[in-house]
Amino acid sequence: MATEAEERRVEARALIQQDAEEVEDAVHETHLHQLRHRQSLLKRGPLLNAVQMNGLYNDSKTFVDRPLLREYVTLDRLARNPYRLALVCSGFEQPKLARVHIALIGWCSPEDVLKAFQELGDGYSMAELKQFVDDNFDQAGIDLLPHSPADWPETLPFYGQIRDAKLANWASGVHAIWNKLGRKTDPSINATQERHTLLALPYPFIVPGGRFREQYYWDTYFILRGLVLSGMYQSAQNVVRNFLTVLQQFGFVPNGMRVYYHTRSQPPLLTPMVMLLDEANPDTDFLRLAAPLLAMERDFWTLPACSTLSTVAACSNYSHTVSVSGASGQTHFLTRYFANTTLPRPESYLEDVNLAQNASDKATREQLYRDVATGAETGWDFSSRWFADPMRMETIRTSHVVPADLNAIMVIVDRHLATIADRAWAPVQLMLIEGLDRVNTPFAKSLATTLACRWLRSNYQGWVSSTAMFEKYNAFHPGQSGSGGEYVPQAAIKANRRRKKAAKLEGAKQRAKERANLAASAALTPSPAAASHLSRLDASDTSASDDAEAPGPSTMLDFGLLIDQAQRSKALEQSGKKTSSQRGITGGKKRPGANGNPANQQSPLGARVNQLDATAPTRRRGKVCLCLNVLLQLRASTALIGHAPQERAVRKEKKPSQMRQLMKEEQTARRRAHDENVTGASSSGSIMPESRAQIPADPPSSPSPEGEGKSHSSEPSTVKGVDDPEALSSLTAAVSTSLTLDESKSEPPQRKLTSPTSARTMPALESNFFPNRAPRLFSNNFRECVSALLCKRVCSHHGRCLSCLRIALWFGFFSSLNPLQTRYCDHALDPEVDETVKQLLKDSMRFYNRAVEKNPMNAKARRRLVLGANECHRKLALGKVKLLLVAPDQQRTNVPGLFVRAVHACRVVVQLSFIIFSFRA
Ligand SMILES: OC[C@H]1O[C@H](O[C@H]2O[C@H](CO)[C@@H](O)[C@H](O)[C@H]2O)[C@H](O)[C@@H](O)[C@@H]1O
Repeated sequence: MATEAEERRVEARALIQQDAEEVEDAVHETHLHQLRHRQSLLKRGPLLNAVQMNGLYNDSKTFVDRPLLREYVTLDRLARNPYRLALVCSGFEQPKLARVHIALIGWCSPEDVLKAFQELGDGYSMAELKQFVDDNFDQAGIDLLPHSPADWPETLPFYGQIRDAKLANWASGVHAIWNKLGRKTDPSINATQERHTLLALPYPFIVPGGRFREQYYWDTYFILRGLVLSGMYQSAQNVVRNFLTVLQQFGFVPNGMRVYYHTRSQPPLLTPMVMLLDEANPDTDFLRLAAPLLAMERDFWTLPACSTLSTVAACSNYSHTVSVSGASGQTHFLTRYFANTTLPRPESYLEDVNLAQNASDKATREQLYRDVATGAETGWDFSSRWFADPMRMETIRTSHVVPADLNAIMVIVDRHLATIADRAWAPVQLMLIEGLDRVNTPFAKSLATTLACRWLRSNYQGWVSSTAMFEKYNAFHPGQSGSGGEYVPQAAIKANRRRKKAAKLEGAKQRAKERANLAASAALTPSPAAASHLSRLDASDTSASDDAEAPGPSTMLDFGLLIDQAQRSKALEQSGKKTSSQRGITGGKKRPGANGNPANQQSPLGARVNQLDATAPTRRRGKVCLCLNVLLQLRASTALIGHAPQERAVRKEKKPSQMRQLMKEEQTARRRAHDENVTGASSSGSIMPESRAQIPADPPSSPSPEGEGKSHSSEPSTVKGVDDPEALSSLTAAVSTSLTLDESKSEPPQRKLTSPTSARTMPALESNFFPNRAPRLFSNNFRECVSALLCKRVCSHHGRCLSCLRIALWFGFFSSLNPLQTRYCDHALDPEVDETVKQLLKDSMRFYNRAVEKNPMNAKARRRLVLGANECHRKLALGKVKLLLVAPDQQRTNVPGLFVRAVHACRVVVQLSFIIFSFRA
């Protein structure tokens, strides 16, 4: 058998000179041949039929999980029952058996066993049948070994956050279950695969448990989410690698990792798994490895019958794709579940045969078997959603249903694949974008815009860096040429040298100008940021590369200038007079016993301490993060959550974080502005004040698309936010005002907000690409907004919105992976993102302060900003958070690792929920 398989492999290798598709088919056939052979025991053969139909086991799955016994032929055993052994191992000749008497270890092939069973005849009793099975099959599950994942942490990353002791115990108990569900295949089965229905997998995995002894497809998606939450990234990658391996072998991921599951798959969640993994623990190499395989899986689900296994006769009629005529006569291709079998499921043989007993004819029976197996492919086996009559399973019609959830998964898969495809090629991009744009749903249109912007952005960056257009672009590194494939891509359609030289000269001039300005300001107020900017400019000049305008390398966050500003504002604040608006959310002081509640005592630092709560800490622990939930309504109370009793400590003065300083600076500026307005003083300062005249009290509500170039404040914006119209409106107002004031300084806002390299503005891509769709200033559709803003250069928010930030972070994710100094920061961002965060923070603070002035009660009941690890975590858990900022300069608590765990816990939630997060000093 092994030789035969080997021969086939050799044949397959010999075909290598031929067309790649043929080779692939040959390889598939080799594997499928092996599978068919192994399935011979599972087909409706007499043995399977006899064991299952006699109900030898309570659970039909038990028999098909038992591997063929490795027969140790010893003198002892032979003496006990020489006849049966000779019969069972009929492949052995007598002389061999004689040698066996000494120490032969041999085994019988599946054919031997089947032959031996046939020789039993019909007259066996139940006891004899059972004996036959026990003599020839080992125990179910014997081919799996227990495995304790090496990356299992003793303590759950978010354990410290669980304050209730009973719940903490529960969490620990559940966390320990990973070790109970860990498995690996016994390595010995690699050499004896034909004796097992279990697939030998290269990596350890997690099983659902109980009768489900093997790795399952869609279960693994949910398992993966748990592994990520537990910080077990290696285990998470292992389970996905197993699927990639079987996908490579068979062209699809089977329902479960057993031979008898090879007639079907399960909800295609492998691409989301890879993306989940990538979000939690980015690994570009892994992503590259996975991308072509994921595309292969997509083909399995979307291409017409047999395109992935075209030479395998068994796959005729095997198609997950159906065409559906739309109301307007268009044809749509949709995906359905469809199992490649017309036989009862081996692992539920008795059940299926019983179900089909009243089928009128063979065709009806076979259709029923297919629909039952198809039901198993859905993972919802067996929901009445697949039944024509919800009360009768025999009316199951799974393959006649086009499930919305499956098609939604396919859209997600396509979207992810568009993101991770290694190479981006113009013809495919064009077809994809135009095709999506023709689909009449906001989502498809938005996706088309997203992809168009992303493509053009990459083209433009390539042009800027090389004055060239490429045949293919690297999807991981926008602006770089794509590589790989059968031939070397056409290098570049170069523009003439003179043009390039001119661009280079122009770039050098601009840098010289900038250098002069910076040097002048650095002489007045020296700062690390200015110094680093200067050195970057110098480096650009001496660079041998000819990318006069290429985007600069990603840099670490640099807040030198910001700190200087904050310190100057602080000094000003100390000399200035105090007003009621000083009571902001940061460091805002209250009278002791405010609201008539003696419990609300003030600490010397001004923070409120609940004296009636014995568990409340007297020392305020690290202010871990600042959440801006500017787009969401926050109706929940803002009361601080108590801390664990063991962490009760004496409050000591804490140095405010830089993030707090920034917020304070914003408050100070606002107070100053307010004071100046009141006293009629001039409003010149580092941060421009708001004036009532410039902020519309009630933001405009009628949505209207707007062209570029209009004054923001005069535009009737579509500010009804999806989640919180009021919040979005007000934020919009705040941003608009800020831009207006910036412009009043006769400096274009883009210039102020972007890094030197990104100061170049791109033509209005979106309006050029979709001429009938003018860019909108503030869309009321979040997705549309995100899409439009993918072109940061044409973002009418000038990069100062959550969408821009999300996109910038997304790009930053791939390009900036240098860890910061602290243990919990795992990515660094470029100055542009940093600037966006800073502006967003300021605008949100201003908005919040304004809301406090208008109606303090309301503003505090519906806060847009929350502070502190616990508070952030709580809001995260409630799904209220849109953006999480983590300050990397927090004071450590006296509980080792607590802070890191707190950050990790928040981070896990944001990553799983696709919430933006960033580190901000
Ligand atoms: O947890 C594993 C899976 O368990 C159920 O389905 C599995 O068992 C069925 C009966 O033995 C079998 O027909 C099916 O193919 C198996 O996947 C559950 O319904 C699945 O959702 C789950 O993945």
